[in-house]
Amino acid sequence: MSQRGRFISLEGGEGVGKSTQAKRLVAALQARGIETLLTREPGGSAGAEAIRALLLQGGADRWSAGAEALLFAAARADHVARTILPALDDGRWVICDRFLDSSIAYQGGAGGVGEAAIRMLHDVGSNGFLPDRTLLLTLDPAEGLAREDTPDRIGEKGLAYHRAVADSFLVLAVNDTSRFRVVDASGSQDMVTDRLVAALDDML
Ligand SMILES: Nc1ncnc2c1ncn2[C@@H]1O[C@H](COP(=O)(O)OP(=O)(O)O)[C@@H](O)[C@H]1O
Ligand SMILES: Cc1cn([C@H]2C[C@H](O)[C@@H](COP(=O)(O)OP(=O)(O)O)O2)c(=O)[nH]c1=O
Repeated sequence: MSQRGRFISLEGGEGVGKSTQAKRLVAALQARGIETLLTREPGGSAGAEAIRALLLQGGADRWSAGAEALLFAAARADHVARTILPALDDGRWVICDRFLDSSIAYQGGAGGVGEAAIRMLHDVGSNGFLPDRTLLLTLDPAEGLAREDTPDRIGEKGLAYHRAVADSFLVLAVNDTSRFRVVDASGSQDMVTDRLVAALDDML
């Protein structure tokens, strides 16, 4: 039987370069002979992609923060059970563009639902399943938002909301240095990829 793969999440605010770097990380791992699956949240399985459309379309106030938190947790439960765990069991690594910490930072912190409630929903939906490593990309929120040409429903929530999100992410990282690595997202794409690979060095 193959060895279980590693589960790595990429986190950070809007436009910090998560999607760009997730693809680059997969290429860097494949170049080292590591079979890697790229996935993202909300989404990554058929059920979760259906929930994604509910979450990201419509007006900024379509859902309350609590309803949003429930929908994200439901999407994540499906994604973990149907996509992430099977890949890890097959020995593949999984790079996930956003995961639980996005719910803690957006709905829990900036949205006011609270971290404990988000973790409780994650316990119910996904048995509290956590990444082996979380790479937090940091960039001034104004710079990140300016990089995005078409913000989605949540991206449109305003700078104060996104500053609160960035603060929540940093608190999470400072409180769990065994799982998190904080990575500067400024500079060229190559520079950021090098920093991310260095932050996985001990696992390679
Ligand atoms: N290091 C970088 N410097 C400048 N622009 C970047 C950098 N990395 C990504 N971008 C651009 O910024 C925008 C947002 O990047 P993206 O990877 O979609 O971020 P996220 O997934 O975090 O929202 C894209 O247009 C992308 O090409
Ligand atoms: C996974 C997740 C995403 N989100 C938000 C963050 C983004 O605004 C949006 C995801 O859209 P996405 O297309 O991933 O945006 P970005 O490219 O900016 O990362 O959903 C939450 O609010 N909570 C969550 O748990």
